[in-house]
Amino acid sequence: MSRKPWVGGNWKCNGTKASVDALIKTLNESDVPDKTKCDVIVAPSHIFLTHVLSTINPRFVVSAQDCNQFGNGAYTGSHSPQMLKDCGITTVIIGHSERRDVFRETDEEIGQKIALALKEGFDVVPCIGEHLAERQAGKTNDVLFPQMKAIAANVKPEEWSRVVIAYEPVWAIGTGVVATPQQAQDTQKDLREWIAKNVSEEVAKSVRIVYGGSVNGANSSELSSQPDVDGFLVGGASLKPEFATIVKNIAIAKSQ
Ligand SMILES: O=C(CO)COP(=O)(O)O
Repeated sequence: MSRKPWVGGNWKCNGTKASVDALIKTLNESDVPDKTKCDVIVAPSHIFLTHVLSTINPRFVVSAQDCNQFGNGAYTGSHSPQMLKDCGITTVIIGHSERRDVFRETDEEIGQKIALALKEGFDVVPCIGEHLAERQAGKTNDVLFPQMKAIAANVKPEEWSRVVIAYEPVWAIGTGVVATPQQAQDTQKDLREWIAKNVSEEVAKSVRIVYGGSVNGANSSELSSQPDVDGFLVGGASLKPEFATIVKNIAIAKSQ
């Protein structure tokens, strides 16, 4: 089964009104392949979401970086899936390692967010990843599989088509130390096998698993050639014109 490539630009907590406008202009003028060849999402900070949505070419999907697990109500400072939906947002990244490590989000909370966002009709991008010491100790799958279990427990069979799994080793995020193509491939193959055993063969074949962590225009080409790498979740390079190169590289690799 061929899986349509998927590339996300996670802008994290970056940008000014002026820099966001400049980035939108760059993306609108870029020659990224069309929607039939690659899904491309951009995830600005919540405060810029509606502005980006109203000014970016609809070829790009606009995503939130997080949502709450409660819905509307007395939850100061948070954003419910319902209000994101009302603002026209259709996709949400959940459980990024920065949410896990800096904001101390647990697997349980991440699972609750996934369940609510899916219930509200969102496409969701749950993130998983191991720390350096865990990889060095040979414990990568011991970390990733429980993270996957907490995600899978909150996805109904018919909802899997709205899930993209982002594998982002924490040691590769923002460090310039990208996983080797073999490391990304081996880990994502293991994840797909876990899904085959614990969800279904069908979901394992169809679900997109993307890699994140120091992806750039130069290294995205070889990573794209790995069979279990269906795309990327990009941080730093998504704020630069080379984001379009990354999209082009995966679209070309997967069209062959
Ligand atoms: O965390 C990431 C995307 O969500 C990756 O960030 P970098 O591409 O800056 O390493």
